[in-house]
Amino acid sequence: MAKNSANGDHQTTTKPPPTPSPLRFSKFFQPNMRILVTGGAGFIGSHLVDKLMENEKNEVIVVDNFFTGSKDNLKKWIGHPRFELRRHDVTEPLLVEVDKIYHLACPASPIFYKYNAVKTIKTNVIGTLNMLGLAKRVGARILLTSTSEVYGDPLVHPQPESYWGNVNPIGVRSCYDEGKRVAETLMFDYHRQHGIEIRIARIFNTYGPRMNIDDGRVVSNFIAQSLRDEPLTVQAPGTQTRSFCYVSDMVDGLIRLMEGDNTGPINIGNPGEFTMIELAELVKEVITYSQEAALGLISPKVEIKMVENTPDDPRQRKPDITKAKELLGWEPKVKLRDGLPLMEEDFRLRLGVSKKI
Ligand SMILES: NC(=O)c1ccc[n+]([C@@H]2O[C@H](COP(=O)([O-])OP(=O)(O)OC[C@H]3O[C@@H](n4cnc5c(N)ncnc54)[C@H](O)[C@@H]3O)[C@@H](O)[C@H]2O)c1
Ligand SMILES: O=C(O)[C@H]1O[C@H](OP(=O)(O)OP(=O)(O)OC[C@H]2O[C@@H](n3ccc(=O)[nH]c3=O)[C@H](O)[C@@H]2O)[C@H](O)[C@@H](O)[C@@H]1O
Repeated sequence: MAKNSANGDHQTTTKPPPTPSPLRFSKFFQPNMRILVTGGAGFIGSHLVDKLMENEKNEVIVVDNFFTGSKDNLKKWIGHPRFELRRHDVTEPLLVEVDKIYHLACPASPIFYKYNAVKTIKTNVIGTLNMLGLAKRVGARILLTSTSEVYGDPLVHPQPESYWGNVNPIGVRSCYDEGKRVAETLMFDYHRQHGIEIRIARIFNTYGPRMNIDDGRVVSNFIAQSLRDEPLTVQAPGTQTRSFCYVSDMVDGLIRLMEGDNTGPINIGNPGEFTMIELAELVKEVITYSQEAALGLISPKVEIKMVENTPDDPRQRKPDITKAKELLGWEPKVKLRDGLPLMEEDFRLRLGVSKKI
């Protein structure tokens, strides 16, 4: 079992950072903070945009190719003078003048990232190279949303940032987990070689309103199935574990990381660990049946159905968040039991399932 050395000693820069735009130092013109969010039409990205837009000094530019994201997630900002939305694929170069870059663009659900594996790895490698090139040209700070999947099927539990992982380089998930590992490498190479200010968040399973209904991830699947009175599909063996973080906690952690002094990588996730069977039981308990089922007009089938799993599914996952606590003063506030019902209203509206009585 390999617990490898900490990665702090890789952080020495050899060059000073590029100079930020001259506008930053102008005596006559005080520009807003211009913030680019790639993948900002997606689940986490759109919640991040909502939070950034609360600050009147922020101008937010979203670029997204709408592969898994949607304009609907940003509809309240379209037309706002401090907001701009562009259809753009990060595998193509981008020329914009910005001060900070939150680089989220990448399909995140296994169903979607495996759908076009070559495109997923291009997004992770070429997309991250393009965003680093942009950061270098304009002197912007850049934050990458990496993933707990860089730890693969971990042999160390819980996972600290110093663990180098146990990843299959040729499996069906590799386009995503190896892609993110290369993206992290590129971030550190640009940091050391060009003095770019980088931040890396290793995000653990995040859930909340606006997840795609047919996204395929476990929390959205179980809630949608429950509201449709369908069986909850637990993939065998069901004893595999995950640790689920509510999206508002995640956004808070990402902003603290961007605004703080540490490059990371830093785990951001909720250490509460659940088996998939426990998650299904909890969803059954806290999500109410449809009105029809509650009235006894149809019989609810919210039972647990064991189905086949997919290859290389990690057996256990739980973040060690010591670094996030110490360096960012961050820890999650929302417990899974409290977070699940917060998705219910949003899923009911989008599924057209009547309200609970
Ligand atoms: N949600 C999680 O549990 C989780 C966990 C770990 C890491 N992450 C990371 O966080 C980020 C956001 O995840 P999410 O859950 O919001 O997923 P999401 O699929 O909802 O959002 C991803 C967004 O990126 C866009 N996108 C994909 N490829 C693109 C490309 N080539 N060019 C431009 N836009 C592109 C999509 O259209 C979408 O709007 C991703 O980088 C993901 O890897 C998420
Ligand atoms: O947090 C992370 O780092 C990564 O976690 C997830 O990947 P995964 O944990 O496999 O997410 P799910 O697809 O939600 O699966 C979680 C578990 O639920 C199980 N599952 C999934 C769907 C379902 O209907 N039933 C079910 O039991 C899967 O077998 C798996 O064990 C995300 O999808 C990635 O984007 C993210 O990078």
